[in-house]
Amino acid sequence: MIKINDLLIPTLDDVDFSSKKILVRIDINSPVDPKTGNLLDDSRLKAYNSTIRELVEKGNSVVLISHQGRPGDNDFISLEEHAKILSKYLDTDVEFIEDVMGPYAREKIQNLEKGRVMLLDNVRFVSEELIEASPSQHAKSYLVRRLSPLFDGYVNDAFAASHRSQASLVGFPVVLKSSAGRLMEKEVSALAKIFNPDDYPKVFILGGGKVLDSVRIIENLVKKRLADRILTGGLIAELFAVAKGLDIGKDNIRVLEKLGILSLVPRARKILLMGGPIEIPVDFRVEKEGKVIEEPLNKLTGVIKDIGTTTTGIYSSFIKDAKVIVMRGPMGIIEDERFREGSKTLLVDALESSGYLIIGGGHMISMLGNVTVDSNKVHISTGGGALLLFLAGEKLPALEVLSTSGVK
Ligand SMILES: Nc1ncnc2c1ncn2[C@@H]1O[C@H](COP(=O)(O)OP(=O)(O)O)[C@@H](O)[C@H]1O
Ligand SMILES: O=C(OP(=O)(O)O)[C@H](O)COP(=O)(O)O
Repeated sequence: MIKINDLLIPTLDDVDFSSKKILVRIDINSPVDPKTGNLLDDSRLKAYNSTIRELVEKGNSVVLISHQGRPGDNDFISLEEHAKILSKYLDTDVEFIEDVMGPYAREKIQNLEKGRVMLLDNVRFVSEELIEASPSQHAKSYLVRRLSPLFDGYVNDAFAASHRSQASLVGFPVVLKSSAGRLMEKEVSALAKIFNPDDYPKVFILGGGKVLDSVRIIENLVKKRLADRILTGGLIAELFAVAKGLDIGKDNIRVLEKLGILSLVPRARKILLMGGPIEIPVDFRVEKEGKVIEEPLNKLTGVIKDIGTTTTGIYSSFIKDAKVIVMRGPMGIIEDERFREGSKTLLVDALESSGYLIIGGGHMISMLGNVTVDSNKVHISTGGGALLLFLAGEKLPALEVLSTSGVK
């Protein structure tokens, strides 16, 4: 068992999963190249080897389930390519099933032999998966009712999605003997150890496009006074610039409006009024009439795509003095080579600083590439939003339900 705050979470040491059929929730949600639809990074796909290999070596048949992207986004794709990459890293065939809970998938699961591994298709193809609901409600979902009778147990290794109270993450432990996987165990144990709320100064570098998640994270950090500075980039920076009453230009306002982000301005304003230590960029890298230029805030005429060089210089000075640096979400649209500079510069500064770096998020860890890091100074988490909410002391639904699943 692992004890996290007041939770006791069963691990693979606490359940007898051998010669059984096990459903394993992983999070292989990865950055996708909008032009080709191919995965831009496979860091998350190599993270589950130890859990899958351990289950296979114990003679289990292993069925993997994961999501990719969100409906309507260009990274909302099938998991066929993911299965090929998993096969490469596991050095065993991971059979891709182009179904999630239909008769074809159920038949393939029933006939899966001992020691074999298969990957179901994107679980977010099932509408129920996108509903945030309680474990008991999700236990009654078609997904859980159709799949759980085919399994002897459930393992949740998807730390990066553990902040989502969605069917594949919280429904199965209600009805199946369950445990955390080895990655989940490693992530929560390591983070609980390395993150000391008393370390000072703690600098958070928050970017990316998941603005609602980030506002929730920042509200927690500010309420608990866990951050000494919060350096913003990506769409989060644009939200706080608007919240400060600054003019980001009509094109950028239109982008925020289209994404429904303007509705978050009152919450961002409240964070500022609470004295949130929010820093926003003073300049941006923008695209205008097909050209890439830099423009100062309040004189923006182009579409924001990255933070500017003056901003990276200012942010770097804060990073240099930090004892702990937490990075999640890129500063710019890193899928486009032209807008990676801001994230790259801050990442190098953070790696070279004397502070301890915790970096997470599907897109942000893709910026690391093959850089070797000093594990005494850097913790690379597979989680992004989940990482930050965990550090901010928030309850993660998928962890909570594991602690109550008991060892059936
Ligand atoms: N200024 C921006 N405008 C629009 N999208 C942005 C901007 N900056 C970053 N993004 C987008 O943010 C996304 C990554 O955000 P997010 O998923 O929150 O990060 P992570 O995966 O690291 O947790 C990328 O797809 C990137 O294109
Ligand atoms: O990529 C993820 O989170 P992240 O963007 O915070 O890294 C997780 O897979 C959760 O994905 P979601 O934010 O679409 O639920």
